[in-house]
Amino acid sequence: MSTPGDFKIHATDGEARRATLTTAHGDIQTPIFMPVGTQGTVKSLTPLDLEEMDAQIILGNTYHLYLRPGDDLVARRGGLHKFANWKRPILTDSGGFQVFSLQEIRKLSEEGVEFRSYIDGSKHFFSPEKAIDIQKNLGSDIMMVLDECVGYGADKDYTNKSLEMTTRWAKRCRDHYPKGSGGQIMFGIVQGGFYKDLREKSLEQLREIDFEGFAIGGLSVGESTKEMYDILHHIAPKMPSDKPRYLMGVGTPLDLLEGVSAGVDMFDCVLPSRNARNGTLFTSQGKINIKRAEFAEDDSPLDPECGCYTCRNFTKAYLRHLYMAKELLSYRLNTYHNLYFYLDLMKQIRAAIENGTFAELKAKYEAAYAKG
Ligand SMILES: COC(=O)c1ccc(CCNc2nc3cc4nc(N)[nH]c(=O)c4cc3[nH]2)cc1
Ligand SMILES: [Zn+2]
Repeated sequence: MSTPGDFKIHATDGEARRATLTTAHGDIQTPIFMPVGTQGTVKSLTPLDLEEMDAQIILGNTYHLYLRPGDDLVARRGGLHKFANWKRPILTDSGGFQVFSLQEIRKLSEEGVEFRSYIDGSKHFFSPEKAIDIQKNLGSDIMMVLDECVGYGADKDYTNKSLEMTTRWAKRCRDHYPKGSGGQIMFGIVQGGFYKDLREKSLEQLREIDFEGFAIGGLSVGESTKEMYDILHHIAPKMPSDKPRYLMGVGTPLDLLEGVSAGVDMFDCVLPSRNARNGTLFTSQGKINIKRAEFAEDDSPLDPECGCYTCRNFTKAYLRHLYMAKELLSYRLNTYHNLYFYLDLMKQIRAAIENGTFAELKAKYEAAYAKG
């Protein structure tokens, strides 16, 4: 009988790992990409769409669901799985990043963070314990600790003080929901900004706490790709090798390949779903923007190598028309394709690690996406 948090590595190819993570709502095959469902829905898609494209886990946001409809309301409806009719695993982010990135007005103290609702301006307060209570109410399979994600360019002294508070908060989160006290597992979040010694310090402090997994936070905050990869390759291989490593908020197709090559197992990003809504579509030949006039009478599929519903049934000309007409179906068909593309890329990555051809796969996509 496997237990939530069990993490079994089946194969490696360099630092890349092919593993299985057990959760209370089923096993997850890693490396994995998690479609973002901020308000309990992956915008414009149904759970059936997501199951069809083999999405194994989706991400929800504590901050948004607490403010609306309320984590207590969701709990009374049986939890987020029942409420949204999503039977597979859910990971919830703790709200730390959302408060810091979405709010101007907020007050940060040792106790937690005070902020105002983006919906009605009412005042709210998240302590580490409160952030965990909300995720308990939502019933997510993987809970994230409340942390401070320092902004790009934060100085070393502030970054150091912040990571030490984030460690104290992480301890409070774990003490508030001890390991094994329920089916939900908890990940710590490594901070430390763009200072390699502070990244190591954050990791050393967090590995003392018994988390089922560890995330890399504080990246994808406006830094250059080079700066992100530099920190990524420095810290990921140092993270506990017997536990899942989750890179938060990342990224492009090339970022996913780079992250896997550094030993990362889990990713989430709004990029594929948000870009779909503005017409930027990912294909095996690189990125295209469907609104370009060149596609107006192009009867070819979006991506000849893609097996998704959109590519099998519609032409670029029709997809461009839907986009220009601001038709709702544009959101749905574009999002379906972009997420299918991301999930299929992860499927190819898992297979490549199993048969030792990961480097070749990475080179193929680097060539196709070289023009950025
Ligand atoms: C079209 O694409 C877009 O609009 C778009 C927007 C934002 C991101 C970046 C998202 N980056 C990011 N998400 C993050 C979420 C995080 N959560 C916690 N708890 N702690 C962190 O330290 C943290 C860092 C992140 N960095 C990427 C893409
Ligand atoms: Zn497609």
